[in-house]
Amino acid sequence: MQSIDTYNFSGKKAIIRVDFNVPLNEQFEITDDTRIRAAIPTIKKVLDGNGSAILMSHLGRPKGVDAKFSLKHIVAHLTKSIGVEVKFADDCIGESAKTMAANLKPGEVLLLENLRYYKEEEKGDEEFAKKLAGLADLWINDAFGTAHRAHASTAVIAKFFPEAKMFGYVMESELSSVDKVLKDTKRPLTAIMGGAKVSSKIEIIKTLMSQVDHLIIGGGMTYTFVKAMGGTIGNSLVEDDKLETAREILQKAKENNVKLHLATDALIADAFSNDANTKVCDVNAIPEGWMGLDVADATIESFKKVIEESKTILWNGPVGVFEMDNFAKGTKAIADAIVTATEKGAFSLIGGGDSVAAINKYGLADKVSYVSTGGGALLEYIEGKELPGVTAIRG
Ligand SMILES: Nc1ncnc2c1ncn2[C@@H]1O[C@H](COP(=O)(O)OP(=O)(O)O)[C@@H](O)[C@H]1O
Ligand SMILES: O=C(OP(=O)(O)O)[C@H](O)COP(=O)(O)O
Repeated sequence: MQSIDTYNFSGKKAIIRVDFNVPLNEQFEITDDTRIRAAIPTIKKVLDGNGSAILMSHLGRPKGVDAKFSLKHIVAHLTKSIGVEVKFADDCIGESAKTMAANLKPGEVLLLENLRYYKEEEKGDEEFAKKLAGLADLWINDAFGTAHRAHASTAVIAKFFPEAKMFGYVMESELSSVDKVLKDTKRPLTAIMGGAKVSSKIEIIKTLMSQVDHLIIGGGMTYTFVKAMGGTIGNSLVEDDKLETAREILQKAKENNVKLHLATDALIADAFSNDANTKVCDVNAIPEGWMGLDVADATIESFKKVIEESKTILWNGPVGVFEMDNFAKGTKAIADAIVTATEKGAFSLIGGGDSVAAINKYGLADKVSYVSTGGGALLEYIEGKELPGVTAIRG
């Protein structure tokens, strides 16, 4: 296995898979740049070694080419963060990318357009991976947040660099930090799962059931469970094809003696907007035309109690649409409760693009034990699953 510390980058072009899937506001400004800051040491290592860096990432989950998800939105910020002007190729493969990559000189940085503009990326298409590989002399995987995806740029590309592939510093430090944490888990262990990525994360919860003592379900994840139990959820976020998985999790909780804590009340809104009309209602009885966008006071109190009595806490996914001030109370309360538990001696691990954005928004990042750039990736690693992005390098 090659190491970024000892590799000779001089005159070489490194294609680096980073996770620049950062949260943007409606003006396309970056609201949390943790993932960009994390990647800087790897990029600088290549540049300082007289190499050049070709950066590739996804942003969001576009269906084909969509300017909303263009990585051009991050170029100015990235230029400032690295201290070197970042060139931008408006395609990740094709003639423009090829020419720009070929002309790249030592010390220069090129950012490629969103990999997910091509469906081949998520399919792990070999031809697509080969085209990306053709731009460079070596491959560095530094996208911990995306290491659980077996995509063209995160895993398949490895086969084109049998002798020239390595982890970047984000991957190295995330893996070793989490390994350390896992060695000695103090109980009770509580996982808090919220957010909006119901379909991918509900499968993760299923596996977590054999590891945790308490499982708190909040955020957009709530309503698939509520509906599975026969409640009425109005227009709340739901994944109807995961109702059976939710029922299986409820059953597993009973079998494994996991205490499952679901929201009991919700702050509901008549539109997905900070200006919407709002009211509090029972989580099982949300009227048609209304949607749950935050947890309400009774739920906050019960979640707080569980968190503050935990010895290890794992949090992924905000419990409300915290980006809108009127639906941020629950997420702020969870963050505060985690800080209180940490001050009492608990070990707290927070991961995921938006969860980290939330903890930073409240200025609490240095009051928790560990902040990870990965959400789903972190959870899958903790569960003991092989991450394709790790296997691609380590074999
Ligand atoms: N009740 C809800 N309805 C819709 N979206 C929600 C709800 N609660 C939280 N969210 C959204 O979930 C998103 C984060 O989800 P996710 O990507 O799974 O988390 P992370 O990035 O931390 O891994 C946030 O943008 C937040 O607005
Ligand atoms: O933001 C990410 O994951 P996260 O929401 O689990 O933190 C990664 O960039 C992976 O994105 P994906 O879940 O669309 O593959």
